[in-house]
Amino acid sequence: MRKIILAGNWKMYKTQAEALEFLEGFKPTVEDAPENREVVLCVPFTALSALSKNLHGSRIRLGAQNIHWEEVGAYTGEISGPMLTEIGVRYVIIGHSERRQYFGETDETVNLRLKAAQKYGLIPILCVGETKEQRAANETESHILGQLEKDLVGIDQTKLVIAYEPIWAIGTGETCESDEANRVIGLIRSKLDNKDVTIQYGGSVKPDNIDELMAKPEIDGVLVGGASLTPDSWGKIVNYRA
Ligand SMILES: O=C[C@H](O)COP(=O)(O)O
Repeated sequence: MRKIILAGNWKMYKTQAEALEFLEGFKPTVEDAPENREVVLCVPFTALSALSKNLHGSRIRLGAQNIHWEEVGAYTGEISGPMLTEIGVRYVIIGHSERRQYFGETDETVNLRLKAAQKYGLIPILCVGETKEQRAANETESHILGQLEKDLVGIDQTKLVIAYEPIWAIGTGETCESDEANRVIGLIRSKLDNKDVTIQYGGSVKPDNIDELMAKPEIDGVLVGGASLTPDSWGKIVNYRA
């Protein structure tokens, strides 16, 4: 049975105080959402601890935006699995296109980070997706399947979430057509050993396109950037019409 997971990715937005203010506004809204929807907030490292302490009794799950593969060591600027699990983090985004584009993340390091997440009991949300140029050159399928082939070596597919995020749709307001997102996600699923992996769509998801996206049979959830930053829009997204 595939799980519905709606995850917000705050990227490098919100101080700790702003995160707590958001929580106050969002908490009542999330409790109205149907119980079969997992609601996750992937927030900056600095906000994780404060949110965790204020989530008692809430169904909101916490996620981080990266993890290093070593448990400890001289890796300035990195964070380890035990540091995240100790404060109640359950999910971690790995291989986001912004990490791949700006911070030199490769399929090899993505694979190491995925293994570390699973080793420490975190559920990784693996991001894959094509650029505008790759889509124009009809390389969408080969690019995504190439990423998956390398990223998933040795990964337990029963403890995994995948997010299909066409890079050209991220933060641009240009959403991938729901039929096309459904098609690509179906293709991804067809290549997996475990057909029950939750596969999300990400890229300019908003309150006004969430119903259409979630009505598609292959789409099991969304990974949302900008529209997860206010309790109002994120509340509308997690309460989408089934
Ligand atoms: O991780 C989230 C994605 O990058 C989507 O961002 P966006 O919803 O702002 O387009």
